[in-house]
Amino acid sequence: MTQVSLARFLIEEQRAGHITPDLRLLIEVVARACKSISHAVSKGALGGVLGDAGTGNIQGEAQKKLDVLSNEILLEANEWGGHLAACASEEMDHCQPIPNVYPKGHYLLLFDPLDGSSNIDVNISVGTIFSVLRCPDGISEVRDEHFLQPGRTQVAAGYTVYGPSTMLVLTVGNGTHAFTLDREHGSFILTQRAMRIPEDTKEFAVNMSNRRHWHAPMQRYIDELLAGKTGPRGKDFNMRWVASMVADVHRILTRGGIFIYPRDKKDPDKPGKLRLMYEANPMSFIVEQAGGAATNGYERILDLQPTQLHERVAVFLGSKNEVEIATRYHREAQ
Ligand SMILES: O=P(O)(O)OC[C@H]1O[C@](O)(COP(=O)(O)O)[C@@H](O)[C@@H]1O
Ligand SMILES: [Mg+2]
Ligand SMILES: [Mg+2]
Repeated sequence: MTQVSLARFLIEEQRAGHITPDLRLLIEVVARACKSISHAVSKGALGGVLGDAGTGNIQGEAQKKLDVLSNEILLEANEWGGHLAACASEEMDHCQPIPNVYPKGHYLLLFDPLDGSSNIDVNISVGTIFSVLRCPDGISEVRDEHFLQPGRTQVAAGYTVYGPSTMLVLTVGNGTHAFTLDREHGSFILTQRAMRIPEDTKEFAVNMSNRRHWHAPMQRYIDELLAGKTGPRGKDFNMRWVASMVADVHRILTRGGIFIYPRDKKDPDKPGKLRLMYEANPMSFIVEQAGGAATNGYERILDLQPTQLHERVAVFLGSKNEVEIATRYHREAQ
């Protein structure tokens, strides 16, 4: 069987009219940057890349050396691409317009350069998440506000998981597809076309240590899962929590499940931990394209109107029927 590389897959998507030539090039540049990050991650202690950078990001989180390095790799790779107007990153205060490019690019790129970075020092899977929006027409200089578009307007989204193998999972709005990095030849090869998330599941992913801080509908939902066969759900559930969103979502895309990071009372001012623009929107697009669902407990994530670049949001995503039940409990309690 002939192998389909990412390059060939993207050319076919372009021929089918699903993406423009510029978007194809943009995705190829991001994939190339992810290969470099994969290389840096896999060197581990030998590459001198583990540990803290000694700096913090705009969200008050301590940055790891690999957070900073991955951000630089993505910025550098995209800097001279004529297809991009500006980048925004979880690790940067404001968006960064792409310099000296004429005519200005048509797209905006957002990324979480290294997701799950608290796992890097213990050699557990981490990843990169990205999202592509159209740059609004008729603007001379891109500013943060131009990125504030609902997730449903994304033209592409993807993530790379740096695990036992490096995989890129991508959607351009025509299904969700998985590619595995062939390290010897240096190319991503299509290994699963049209991923489908089972509608029902017996597996959930949540940080249980926050249980005492949860609101009532979230407590109710998880208590019922924990009650198993003898409870109202009538079946046993298993729990998995990698604490790298990419790895948890990848498992759900592969065999189903529900991933939850709810709003809680620990930090009542924050509407959740995860970032709408860099984590929730791209992952929701990917999950919906695989037949799953994603809400903030009340509304579809892709319909939320962002108000800030670094906005946080509650996340319930994965197997459709399970997300519906959790969302119903929240709506009923409203
Ligand atoms: O530390 P917790 O509460 O388990 O949170 C884990 C979550 O935080 C994150 O690590 C946040 O992402 P970053 O590493 O990009 O900040 C998610 O990947 C993960 O799902
Ligand atoms: Mg993250
Ligand atoms: Mg990150």
